[in-house]
Amino acid sequence: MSPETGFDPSLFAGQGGASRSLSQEDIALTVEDLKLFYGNTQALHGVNMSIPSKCVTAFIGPSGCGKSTLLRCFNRMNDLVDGCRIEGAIRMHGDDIYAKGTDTAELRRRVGMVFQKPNPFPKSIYENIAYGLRLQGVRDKRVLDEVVERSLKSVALWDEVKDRLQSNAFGLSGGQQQRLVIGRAIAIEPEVLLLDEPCSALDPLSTLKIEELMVELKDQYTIVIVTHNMQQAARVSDYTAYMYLGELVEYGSTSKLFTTPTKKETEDYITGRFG
Ligand SMILES: Nc1ncnc2c1ncn2[C@@H]1O[C@H](COP(=O)(O)OP(=O)(O)OP(=O)(O)O)[C@@H](O)[C@H]1O
Repeated sequence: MSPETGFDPSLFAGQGGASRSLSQEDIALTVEDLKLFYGNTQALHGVNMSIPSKCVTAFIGPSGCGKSTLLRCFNRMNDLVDGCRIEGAIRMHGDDIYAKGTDTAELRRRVGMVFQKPNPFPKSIYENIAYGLRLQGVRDKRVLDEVVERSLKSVALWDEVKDRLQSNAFGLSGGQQQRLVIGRAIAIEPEVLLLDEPCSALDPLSTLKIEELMVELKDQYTIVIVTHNMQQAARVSDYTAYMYLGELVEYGSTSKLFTTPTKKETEDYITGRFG
């Protein structure tokens, strides 16, 4: 056990340990002095951070601290909120995604998102996965079949549904629906996957499956997850960001943040003394 926080360092054995450093990572997204306003209310106060490629990065912090707001900035979902305004920049491979002329549909293809509550379309399991490709104009049944099978295998759902691909997705359990929705997101081969509390509506077994999935998918995708569950952040993420009142308080390797945090505020939060 870490004397400071009570988190067991062996929990992080598979994540490269405390020595893991952002300076050694390939960076997928860079956040530069990001400020966000909902009308007159400022929700993000000059956030600076780098999101490493092909890692899991977790955002933690008390309710209302801006985790989901920051997550939604990465695919410009906040553009859909009336009165929302942004200052600063987010760069994806050097290009500011908020620059004039950015194709937001293309951005959202490259940066997929999964929400708290599974939201399959009222269509068959097959059509849920094929949906994005059909939108892109793919008609070749062989290609669609291949992508459906590959995506469902990637989310460990193929064996459970291969005999009922034409059944309505609403017939799946909550955990299966969430894996289906993740499969739908990866079918169009995004670079980044944003997960906003993806397990909060799921039972412990389904949660475990999604956590295992994240660890597998990070070989291919950059994953950013918002979670209220600190044990979950500790289990699945390589890097953790602790936020409070719209500020990034501390950010670094998950093992370091959970065993020897630098800031007292972080320690108070992860030891349950606050929040
Ligand atoms: N659409 C919106 N319009 C106005 N204010 C908003 C909107 N969405 C979020 N906020 C405010 O912005 C702040 C940050 O909210 P946000 O949802 O990002 O926090 P969070 O850390 O994700 O919270 P939670 O853990 O409860 O989901 C809060 O004060 C919230 O009330």
